[in-house]
Amino acid sequence: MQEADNYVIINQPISSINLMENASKAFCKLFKKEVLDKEAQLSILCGQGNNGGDGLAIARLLHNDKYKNISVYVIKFADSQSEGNKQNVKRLLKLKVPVTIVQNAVKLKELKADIIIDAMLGSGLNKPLKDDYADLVALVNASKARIISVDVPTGFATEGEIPENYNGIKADLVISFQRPKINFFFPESVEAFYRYKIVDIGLDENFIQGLTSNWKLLKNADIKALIKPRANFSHKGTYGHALLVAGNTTTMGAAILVASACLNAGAGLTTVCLPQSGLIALNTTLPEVMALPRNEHLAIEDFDKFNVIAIGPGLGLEPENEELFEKIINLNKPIIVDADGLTILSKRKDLLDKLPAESILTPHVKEFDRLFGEHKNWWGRIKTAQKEAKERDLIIVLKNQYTFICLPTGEVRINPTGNPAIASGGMGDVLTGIITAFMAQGYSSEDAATLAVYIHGKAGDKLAENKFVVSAHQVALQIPKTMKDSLS
Ligand SMILES: NC(=O)C1=CN([C@@H]2O[C@H](COP(=O)(O)OP(=O)(O)OC[C@H]3O[C@@H](n4cnc5c(N)ncnc54)[C@H](O)[C@@H]3O)[C@@H](O)[C@H]2O)[C@@H](O)CC1
Repeated sequence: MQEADNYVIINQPISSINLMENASKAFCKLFKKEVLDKEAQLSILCGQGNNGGDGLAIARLLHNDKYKNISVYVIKFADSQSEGNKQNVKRLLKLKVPVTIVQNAVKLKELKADIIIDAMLGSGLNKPLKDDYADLVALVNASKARIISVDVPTGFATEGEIPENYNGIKADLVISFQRPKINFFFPESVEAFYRYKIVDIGLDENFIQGLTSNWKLLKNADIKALIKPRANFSHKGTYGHALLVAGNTTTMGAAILVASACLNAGAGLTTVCLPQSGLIALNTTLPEVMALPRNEHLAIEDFDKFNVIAIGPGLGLEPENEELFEKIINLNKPIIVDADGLTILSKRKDLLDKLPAESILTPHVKEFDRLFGEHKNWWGRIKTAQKEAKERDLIIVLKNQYTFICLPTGEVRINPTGNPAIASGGMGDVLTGIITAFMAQGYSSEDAATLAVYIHGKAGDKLAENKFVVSAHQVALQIPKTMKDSLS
């Protein structure tokens, strides 16, 4: 982001101080929608760097916007002060806004405010909070005021490990500039803020897109570019034949969900390899889907006609399933492994080592740690996923509210779609069905995983617009519409 800031300053007719002004204006525009009461007591806490510079500019802009009760506190625990900060101090001092210099935390003990705007430290954080800063942040967190942070909550690192004993600001809202920061996507960020919103500050988007980075935040345009239209004169054979090895006596629903998703995501033909006891359930709920009864006599030739195979949802851990899994691995074609398939891999590292190149693993956090070792935090987990994806030539889809798709190239695609309403059983089965359908249709493993994760979450988002919770089967049925909508 710093690189993008510098680019704009060099290549666009805009100076650093004007970029700060743009950022502050963008903050205020959103702030005014969040805080309608112009009589509210606003305390703006400003550090000595550019984050503090934003805070000072915000104080001036909100004063000009007729917010009546503004108090500014300049946190001066060190001598250094950025240029933008100095200029904004001068501009603010021309107005009748009370400014208090704070040289130790105790001075703010009696801070009374309805809203605290936190502009102490932003993306420039370079060490954990200690001493006065730690004390001050503790005082602010203990106040009853609503806290709104500028760009980043003070003490929250934008990248890298989020410590277990996070001691930074706990904001109600972060109004962040231009792009969400990577650490916003990790579950540990709940310690630092309840929600964030992004505002555009005029950085050059083309340039940001062109920056070499291993992180890519997916957006609808990426998905639109990937979706292949259904071709004229095409037929079921055009869209491939998927095999789903899934289901067991008490988990037949998983087989039905994965099959329904595969069907709805456009596979030409879908077959489920399931126990005999599941045939009636499958035939009655999904008449379009075919069955391959699962027994110990299945041979490699039985799998020849399938373009792609997924294994795992509701499979069960019986030894014969392990043997079948080994046979499928020996076909040496990319496969999709989920749920019990992952559990088998975590016990049978020899099979993990033999997975065909470009296979896709879809673990949730516990499955991931069982496969690759316990992790203390998500930053470490993503680093391991990047390494394993690269070394093993796999696509690792690490599921969470924001799912991370780790590619063999080292790239990590972050999926912004999805929401807590879809956090329920069977949702992973549906995702596996969608990925498999795309693989059957000839998408590469990378593209199939990317498209599927985005479409799955987007379908859930649409359903959550008027539903408190959304079931997995509802998501499966929503996929055709979501795909059509993604093209416009
Ligand atoms: N680059 C730009 O032109 C723009 C920057 N913007 C703002 O600038 C911020 C980044 O500004 P800066 O790089 O000046 O950094 P900050 O204002 O975040 O931090 C200021 C200084 O605090 C010191 N510091 C770091 N960690 C500390 C700790 N734990 N305890 C005590 N002191 C510590 C460092 O020396 C750091 O440079 C962004 O978050 C954003 O708010 C915006 O104004 C948009 C434009």
